Amino acid sequence: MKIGIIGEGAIARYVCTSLNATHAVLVRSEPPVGKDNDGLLRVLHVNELPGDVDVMIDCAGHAALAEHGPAILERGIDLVTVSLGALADTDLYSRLNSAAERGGARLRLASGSIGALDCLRAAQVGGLSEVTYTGRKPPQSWKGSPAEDRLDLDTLDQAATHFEGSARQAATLYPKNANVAAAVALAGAGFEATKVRLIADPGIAANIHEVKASGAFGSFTFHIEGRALPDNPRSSALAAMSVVAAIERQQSAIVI
Ligand SMILES: NC(=O)C1=CN([C@@H]2O[C@H](COP(=O)(O)OP(=O)(O)OC[C@H]3O[C@@H](n4cnc5c(N)ncnc54)[C@H](OP(=O)(O)O)[C@@H]3O)[C@@H](O)[C@H]2O)C=CC1
Ligand SMILES: O=C([O-])CC(=O)C(=O)O
Repeated sequence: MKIGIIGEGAIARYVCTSLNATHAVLVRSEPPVGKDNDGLLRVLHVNELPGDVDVMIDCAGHAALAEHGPAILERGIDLVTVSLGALADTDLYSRLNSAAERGGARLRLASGSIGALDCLRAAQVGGLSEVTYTGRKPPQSWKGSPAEDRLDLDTLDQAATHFEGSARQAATLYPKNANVAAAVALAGAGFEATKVRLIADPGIAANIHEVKASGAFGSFTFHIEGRALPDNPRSSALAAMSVVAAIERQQSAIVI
């Protein structure tokens, strides 16, 4: 399988190393001299990707998915993304959907830093009455987000909530931190009905995600303490692992 990847950040580097099969990289600026001698083809536009790329992986965030996603799908290339929060934008959602239909390709949403999406998706068939997602990270992991306007992240000495609202609001306001809220919404009760709470907590070292759901199926609680990637405290290592798993799934005859 010939794999292309968007971005060269923390998740992309983990994925490239694990798959050891990257063919081309879609970057947003020319690489500095000396960084382009590793055998990888780097291109700036989708139309420069080689014709034999089977699948593209987006590990570059909302703007990159919006910029390149429709053209990739329209070219008939499947796309795996971790930028699920970008789908809170209804216009982008429908552009991606129609590009995939026109190109005969699929947009595959990696499970990212969260789990229990299979359970939510199945429970949604019978009807969900309540879904809440709570994201708790150390203060430094909220740097660069609206949490900075509400809290003094450098001196915080106890856990503090900096956002409460819908999954659509969370995914839009926190593009680098609330993709998991979008994942929960897309698998379950939708962007409006999924309630989200985001907390900065100086007492923890992990990225902690919790989902509580109830409905016709019964109820469940999912709790994960995710280790961050060494290169980016905002992003859990599981997000990168989930991309590798999505590619492995794409290659399997028996799929789970
Ligand atoms: N679903 C989930 O559970 C999770 C999703 N995420 C999402 O994944 C994204 C990436 O995470 P991470 O790897 O840790 O972030 P990093 O900041 O380490 O890397 C982001 C990379 O994307 C590149 N990039 C940004 N915009 C574009 C663009 N328009 N075209 C091409 N490349 C672009 C950056 O390039 P440059 O070097 O030029 O800046 C950089 O290489 C996050 O922003 C977040 O949205 C993250 C964690 C969990
Ligand atoms: O990696 C995480 O822990 C969650 C995250 O950043 C996101 O959902 O965007």
